Amino acid sequence: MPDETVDAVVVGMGPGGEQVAGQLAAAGLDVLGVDHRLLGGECPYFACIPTKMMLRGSGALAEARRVPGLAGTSRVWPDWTPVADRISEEATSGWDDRDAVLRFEGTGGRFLRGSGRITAPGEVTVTTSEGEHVVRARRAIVLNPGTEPRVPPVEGLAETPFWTNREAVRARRLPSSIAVLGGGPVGVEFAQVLARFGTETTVIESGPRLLSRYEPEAASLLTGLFTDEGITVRTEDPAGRVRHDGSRFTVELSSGETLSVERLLVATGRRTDLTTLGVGTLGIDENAGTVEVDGLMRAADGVWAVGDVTGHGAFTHVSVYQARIAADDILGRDPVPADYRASPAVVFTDPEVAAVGLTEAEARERGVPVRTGTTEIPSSTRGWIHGPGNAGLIKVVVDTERDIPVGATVVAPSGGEVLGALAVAVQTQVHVAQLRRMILAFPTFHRALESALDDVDG
Ligand SMILES: Cc1cc2nc3c(=O)[nH]c(=O)nc-3n(C[C@H](O)[C@H](O)[C@H](O)COP(=O)(O)OP(=O)(O)OC[C@H]3O[C@@H](n4cnc5c(N)ncnc54)[C@H](O)[C@@H]3O)c2cc1C
Ligand SMILES: NC(=O)c1ccc[n+]([C@@H]2O[C@H](COP(=O)([O-])OP(=O)(O)OC[C@H]3O[C@@H](n4cnc5c(N)ncnc54)[C@H](O)[C@@H]3O)[C@@H](O)[C@H]2O)c1
Repeated sequence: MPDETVDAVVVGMGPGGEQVAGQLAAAGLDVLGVDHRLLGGECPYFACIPTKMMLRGSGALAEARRVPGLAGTSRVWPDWTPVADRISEEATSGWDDRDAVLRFEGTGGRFLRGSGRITAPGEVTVTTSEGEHVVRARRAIVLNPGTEPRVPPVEGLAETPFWTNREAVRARRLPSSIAVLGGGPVGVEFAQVLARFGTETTVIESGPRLLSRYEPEAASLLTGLFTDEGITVRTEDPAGRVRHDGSRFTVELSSGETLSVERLLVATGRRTDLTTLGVGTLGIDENAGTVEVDGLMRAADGVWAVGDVTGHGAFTHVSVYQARIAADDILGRDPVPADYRASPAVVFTDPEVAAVGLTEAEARERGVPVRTGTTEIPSSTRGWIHGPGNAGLIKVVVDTERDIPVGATVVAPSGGEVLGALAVAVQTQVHVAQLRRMILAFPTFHRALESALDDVDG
């Protein structure tokens, strides 16, 4: 016998879970939201928000260092305290989700702190500090479990006190030196922050380049800038063994070189654990890395899944987008199936690395007849005016048969904002001829798009 019956149970209250649960509750459904950690998930407490506060701080330092030659003289004494204070006080309220719980309850939902597991079709068992609570869902079970940091099987690593993003965002004091394992978005964002605050930083990437999912031109530009800032970037030289002697880490690289650092940050991707969710009960493969969903986020009869676990891009905006579709479907409100053609991604380094749609390589793999156009930001009027800190590029990937952009990358100051126009163009399939006829404000960064489009013919 269940302990209670509700309309919907949401297991995992990350950005997507919170969205779908809030929407269902606001529509009058009896909704139980379940999370064993903090209501809001990774993004507000351990990921997007705190790291962007860090990058705001490191960006301010970089701008202050650019004053000579532009506006006088400057000398900068970095201090981590305001960043750590903003994260603990403004962003996370001391990693306390009381306000988020109240906000959710304000929509009419109820929150239960515990670990949810599907134990039968339409049934979730929640393990709380007080024991097991069995809930039947009349209408929907929504899964939004997110991901955990993936720790690679490097000899000795598991026995050391390494950091993941979860420890790094809580740091009150920065180390004098750090090795960052992994050169994806997490690794490069943290690396730039730490280096700009004075930490001697080495990025160890097992693959051939940083930001492997982005255009190689973007990755190579960022690598050059990192090197100029004093960050050591080691590619294709993974860690073979890690030790900790009580105060320092020793990282032995495959090349035979050894690093001695005060801290080690593991940023080597994310993992899901479907076995603990009990999805096998529904015939879903528990050993798969993702829960497969259709365009309406349906994973099985009466079960929806949203967010990172679906494998459509580990981004808050994707999770929330999917959650809105799932909520519409559950409420019978004519949902429009998901369309990821113009799903954007922004790495918030300085300059920002922003991308939408397909990279050139992805387009070619799909057999799209492709031409590309590229322009350098410093050669645009705005880039030239901007001066120091103007490194960047715009690359567009055009389907020549349909004469539409199918992808674009912007590396620029505020590159994520510049990307907005290109995301609209990719989504709505604006013809290149029409894009060329646009009046782009002078002198903006996005006006450099004209030169990128001119280059498509070149
Ligand atoms: C360092 C870092 C920086 C990032 N920066 C950005 C950024 O700038 N922009 C961006 O768009 N994305 C960013 N991301 C990605 C972003 O954090 C995720 O895509 C986002 O949190 C959405 O995840 P989600 O909705 O799948 O769930 P999550 O946020 O992962 O939340 C899932 C929740 O489910 C809970 N849970 C799991 N299993 C159970 C269970 N069985 N029972 C109960 N509860 C459970 C967890 O405790 C967690 O609270 C970043 C990620 C990292 C690591
Ligand atoms: N600004 C943003 O939107 C933002 C920021 C951070 C993270 N995220 C999201 O979070 C997800 C996770 O990011 P991530 O950077 O942790 O993962 P990732 O999978 O994107 O990158 C991990 C990197 O680590 C490397 N790697 C793997 N094993 C290694 C090893 N043993 N030694 C050295 N390098 C190794 C991989 O080659 C890869 O380049 C991303 O997919 C992204 O969507 C988004």
